[in-house]
Amino acid sequence: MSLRRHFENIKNVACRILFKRRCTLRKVLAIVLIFSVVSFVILNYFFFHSSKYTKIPSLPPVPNIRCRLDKDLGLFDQMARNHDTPGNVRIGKRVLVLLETPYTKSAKKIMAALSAARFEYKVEDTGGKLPALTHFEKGRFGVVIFEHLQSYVNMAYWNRQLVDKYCRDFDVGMIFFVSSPDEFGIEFERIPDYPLLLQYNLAIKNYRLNMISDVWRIIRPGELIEERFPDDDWTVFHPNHTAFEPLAYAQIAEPLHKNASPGYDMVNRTLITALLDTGKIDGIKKILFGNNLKFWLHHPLLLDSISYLSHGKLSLPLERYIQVDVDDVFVGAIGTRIKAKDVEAMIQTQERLQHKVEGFHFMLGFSGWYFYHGDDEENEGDKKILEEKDKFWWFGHMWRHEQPHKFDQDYLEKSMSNNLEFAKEKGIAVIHQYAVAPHHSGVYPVHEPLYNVWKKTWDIRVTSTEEYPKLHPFYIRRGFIHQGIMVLPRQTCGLYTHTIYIDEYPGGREHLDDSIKGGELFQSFLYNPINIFMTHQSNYANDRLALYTFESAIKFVQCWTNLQLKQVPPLELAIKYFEMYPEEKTPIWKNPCDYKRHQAIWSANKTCKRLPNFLVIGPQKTGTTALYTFLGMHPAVKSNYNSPETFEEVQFFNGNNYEKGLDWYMDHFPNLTNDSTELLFEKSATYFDNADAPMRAFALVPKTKIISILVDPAKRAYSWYQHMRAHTDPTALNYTFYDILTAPDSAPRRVRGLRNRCLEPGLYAQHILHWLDYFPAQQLFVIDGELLRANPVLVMDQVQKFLTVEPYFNYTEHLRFDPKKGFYCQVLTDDQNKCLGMSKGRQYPPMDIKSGEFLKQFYSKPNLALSKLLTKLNFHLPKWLDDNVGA
Ligand SMILES: Nc1ncnc2c1ncn2[C@@H]1O[C@H](COP(=O)(O)OS(=O)(=O)O)[C@@H](OP(=O)(O)O)[C@H]1O
Repeated sequence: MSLRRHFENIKNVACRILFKRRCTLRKVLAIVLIFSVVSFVILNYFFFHSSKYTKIPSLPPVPNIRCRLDKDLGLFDQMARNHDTPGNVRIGKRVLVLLETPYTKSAKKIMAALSAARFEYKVEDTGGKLPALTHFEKGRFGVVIFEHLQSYVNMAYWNRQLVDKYCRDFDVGMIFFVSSPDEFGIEFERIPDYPLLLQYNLAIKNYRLNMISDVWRIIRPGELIEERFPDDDWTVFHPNHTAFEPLAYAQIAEPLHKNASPGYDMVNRTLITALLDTGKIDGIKKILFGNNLKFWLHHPLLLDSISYLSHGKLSLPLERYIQVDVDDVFVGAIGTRIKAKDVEAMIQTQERLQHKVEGFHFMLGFSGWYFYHGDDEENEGDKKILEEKDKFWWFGHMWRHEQPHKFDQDYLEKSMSNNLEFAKEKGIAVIHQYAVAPHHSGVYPVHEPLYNVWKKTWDIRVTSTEEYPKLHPFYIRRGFIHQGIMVLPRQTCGLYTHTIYIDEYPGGREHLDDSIKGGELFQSFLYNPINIFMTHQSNYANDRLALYTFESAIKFVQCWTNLQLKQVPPLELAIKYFEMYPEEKTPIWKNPCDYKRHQAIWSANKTCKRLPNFLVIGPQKTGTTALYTFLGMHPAVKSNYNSPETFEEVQFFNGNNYEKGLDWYMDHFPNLTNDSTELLFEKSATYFDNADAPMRAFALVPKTKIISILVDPAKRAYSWYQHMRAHTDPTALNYTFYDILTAPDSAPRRVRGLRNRCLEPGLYAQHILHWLDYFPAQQLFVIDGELLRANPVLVMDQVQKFLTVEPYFNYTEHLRFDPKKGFYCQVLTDDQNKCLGMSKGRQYPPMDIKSGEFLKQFYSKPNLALSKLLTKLNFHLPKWLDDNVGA
């Protein structure tokens, strides 16, 4: 067969397959062309989309942090100062912040910095009324911060006198940020009656700190910032008194605009950019900053200034505990996994870091199922990491990297047991008490099976997440304890699974470097005494960005600060955390459906409808059970299920039940379909006067309506006393009502306890205001309890209107006065009623006259406050209140 015939044959076969008939040479050429284009596209796709083939591996970046102090080690080293002043300093651990408005960027930065340091602070407007500065001869504030020096200078005379006197009397210092005016025309300004000249709107370079100052505690001076600063808005200080000590200097740089002040003659002159007034001028120590907190070094400077000026009362510890989690070991697509040489690099870096961070170990979280799932080189990496396993600390992840919230307890148990078996087989010594969940799933919002299985399988005591209470910036993430498992806040260091090449870092390499050199990562070290950072195994492959990031960050922190970096095992770390922040132990439960990120990692099959649309909050003995019963009669209203301990009340927001968690609470409600228009509610009369209940209720159900019932507080107090007698409470049985009411603070604890339960809920205005601190007034409805008793039909109509519940339910047909009980009851048949039990509407003797008079006196002011509040809220004044206030 000739070559031509052969070609003809191939052509014919191809044509028959493609076109089901014979074809021409032109068609053949078209086929070849299409084939070539398709092959080119496919090859191209594989070439560019597989990192394995695309990248000619670049050299990993080197963590070169230039630090002059390294060279001259010891030469400039100062011991970190302890600012505690011996003797009796009578000041509180609170900061007073005086602002022009809380909405400016610089004001927000001050508040964020104080929150990050977890200092309690009070913000006031410089033009307004000052808060009480003292309390029982003790100063309430340890330091006063002014957002602008100018607003202090322009403060109303009396206010300024008051703050000055306070600072002098209690030896409290002031901090000022001195901003340059927006207009370029003003170059100099003299502070009236103060030997200081300010020079504005300068560009600076070569910034350095005074080597010797008593202010330095966290700051380690001696380093130089050679760069020119980006904004030409610096203020420099020209002091004219020996009371001043410079804290920082900089050289004047060439201005960006030719006609801007100060002109070229000033360039290269070294001037003062931060200043301490030692108090010799007017008896008040002051620290002035020539710019605001947008400059990173002003953050440690601020912390040191606060510590110095508050005599160490507001001082962060110098120890910083760090933990670097390497999640997803063995997990990951080919091309993103670590190889043997990456493992070696990890070990070398770890060894270097162990000289800088006491006890440092990378914490490796593994999913055993993925072991040996890479290419040959990556599988060698898996082997290598096992060979070197004892050099690292290990913790458990999920066997197949599953998101726990998608699975039930049995599945989770199997998965975790598999991972545990894998660890045993490979000889990995897992740190049993610590684990993390992939994608934070199931940690918060809580998936109860995850907590159960963690405890059961691995005896987990500690975990970490960045999702609580929301994905907040690093400085306001918090921890909590649930089911005995301590959940610590987790920080990200700016590296994610896909950030594996420095040249492809989002926002460019500078972005990562900025974070390391004073930006977010540095600030995280600075403000958080405990930092758990999250990284992934892919961050240690390819460019090994995580090694670069942490070594650079740690070098930078040690170049600029006296912070002592350490690592301890997770259990020890968690115990330390909650010793430091005991107030964080109890979690805040939020509705996962209010936040997309949380809904995505919440237990599967949960409905968002299983939470109350309204709450009856009490107080006790005002007719709450009657209201609960009447509401339950409505066809479109559903109450909570009874609790075995607290009967019709759930008592979630006020006590220990809160710690049982959201699932526990939701299980008390019927499971409504998503399109149901029925309203769910619960009544717990204990909520009304509880300090935590409003905040907790608002966190979980911010749109819920709130119903409260008020009766004469004197009657309420007596009803509670009788309630306790009926429950054979020995204190109520052994003491008269009058003895209880008038018991002094020195009385036995149980007597004081009963006194308080009788009297305190009746301070109605104070408690309602506490609810209004959280809930808007339109969500609140106040029922007159006497009217509920006398005319429940009228009250139930008002309630239906407030709740906008449909259909309208005609209570006239369903409630009837029962002469035997002396109250309205539910109509069962023509001659049968269903009344509340013996414990509601009890028979007891009338209140004695002495007690009545005592209570009249005791409640006279609170009742007046209530009548003002109800008037302001547009509620009808109950007759008993009118009578009380008028009398
Ligand atoms: N319809 C009806 N039936 C029975 N009782 C009624 C009714 N309406 C209002 N009241 C008044 O409710 C008082 C009990 O209040 P609470 O249910 O809030 O008490 S508790 O806190 O739940 O124990 C109860 O207080 P005492 O009379 O001291 O027992 C009653 O005065």
